[in-house]
Parts: sequence; structure tokens; C-alpha cells
Amino acid sequence: MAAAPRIGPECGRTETPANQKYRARCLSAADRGTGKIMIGLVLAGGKSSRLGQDKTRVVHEGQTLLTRTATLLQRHVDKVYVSCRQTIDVGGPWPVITDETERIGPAGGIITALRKFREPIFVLACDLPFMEDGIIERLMAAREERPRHCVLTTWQLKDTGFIENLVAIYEPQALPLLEEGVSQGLFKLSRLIPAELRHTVIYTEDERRIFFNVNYPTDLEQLQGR
Ligand SMILES: Nc1nc2c(ncn2[C@@H]2O[C@H](COP(=O)(O)OP(=O)(O)OP(=O)(O)O)[C@@H](O)[C@H]2O)c(=O)[nH]1
Repeated sequence: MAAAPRIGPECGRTETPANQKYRARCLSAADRGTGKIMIGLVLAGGKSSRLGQDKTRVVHEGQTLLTRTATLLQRHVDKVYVSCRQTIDVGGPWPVITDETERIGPAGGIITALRKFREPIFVLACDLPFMEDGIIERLMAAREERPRHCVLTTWQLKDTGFIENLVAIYEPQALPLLEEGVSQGLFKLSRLIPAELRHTVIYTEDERRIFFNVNYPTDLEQLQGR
């Protein structure tokens, strides 16, 4: 069965003229945007409410999750920024970008960075302790091969179809779609970019452990082998 459309009148959202215009612009985007990605964005502005402690400070193998993630991403891009709701001590050389719009979760951080740079951005959540260089490299290679209209290159779990929106490359052409969705009250990234504008790379059940993320105290216990 075909996936349900996530944008437009078919899914109950109002398709405004502005939305249609943005969509057409994205679909006809001529600049394919190949070449090295310069900007990396580590998302670190969450509330960690389920974990009950600041997940950026969780230490794993001698490093905080924030330091580990920023250091990993730094190996693949020119400049890494840390995305937060307010200025924090990131414990490293990475500049902080504070969200222009609050209370919309990771979308706020991504929108703020896309507005600032107008360049493709490699987005990585800070709570992925087993993330690897190979995953970043494979996503970058996949971006080079994407259909030219796609504004997002991201990972998808083979068996369930689950989309990993926070290990992903957002093109500048994604910005109007994100802004439009947010203005309509949609904050979940999975609903902001329609499937036809998304280029996905499949990962298997065996690779799932690489995408393990720390959300709950039980995840932390698992991470620390308790
Ligand atoms: N810049 C920014 N990053 C965010 C925001 N909300 C979440 N993130 C980051 O996005 C990633 C995924 O966050 P979630 O696990 O969904 O949310 P969380 O706030 O960390 O945790 P919960 O409060 O338990 O939902 C993490 O790296 C967060 O730090 C936000 O409002 N702004």
C-alpha cells in the first residue's frame, strides 16, 4: 500500500498558496548541491524530561555525549555548531546557536541554522552514543546520489520504515517547508517534509544498535551496562 501523503489537502492540512509556491520551488530546485558539506549541527537543546538529567552531560567512555557527538561530526565537516535553546557551556570549541523559535523542539534548532547559513547542514542529535563515522560517510555519499528535488537525505529502518530525522542532511530548500509546517502548528519533523522530497538510506535491524539513543533512565542503565 502506498504511504499516506504527509502534506497537502490529502492529509487534512490546509494547502495554502504560499505552501504550494514553496513546494513547487523545492521540486524544481535546480541547484543539486553536491560537494563537501561544510556545516555540522549538533542538536543539544532538549529538556531531557524523560531521562530526568541533562543528556548532553551523560558521560560515556570518558566523554560527555555532547563532546563525543561534536568531535565525531567535526571529522566530516568544516565547522560544527551546537544548537541549544539558550547559551550553554559546551565544553569545547564549538559555537552555540540559540533557537529563534522556542517550544517547537529540534525543528526550532534546524530552522534557525538553515536561516543563518542557507547551506546544506548535517544534523546530528547529541544523544546517540554509538553513532559512527561510517554512518555519516554513507549519508554524505547518498546525498550525492539523491534525486535532485529531494531536500532531505536521511536514514530509514528497513523493517518498520521508521525515519531518523536527526541523523540527516537538510538542504537549504527544506527551510520554507519547515517554516510553513511550523506556522500551521506541525512540529514533528516526520510530518514537515513530505515523503516525495525525502531521500532515504536504509539501515537494517543489525545496524539498529548504532542508532540507539538515550531517552529514558533504562537507556542510561543499558549504556552503562548496569
Ligand atoms: N536546539 C534544540 N534541540 C532540541 C530541542 N528539543 C530537543 N532537541 C534535541 O533534539 C534531540 C532529540 O531530542 P528528544 O529526545 O526528542 O527530546 P529531549 O528534549 O532531549 O528529551 P525529552 O524531554 O525527554 O523529550 C536531542 O539531541 C535534543 O537535545 C529544542 O527545542 N531545540
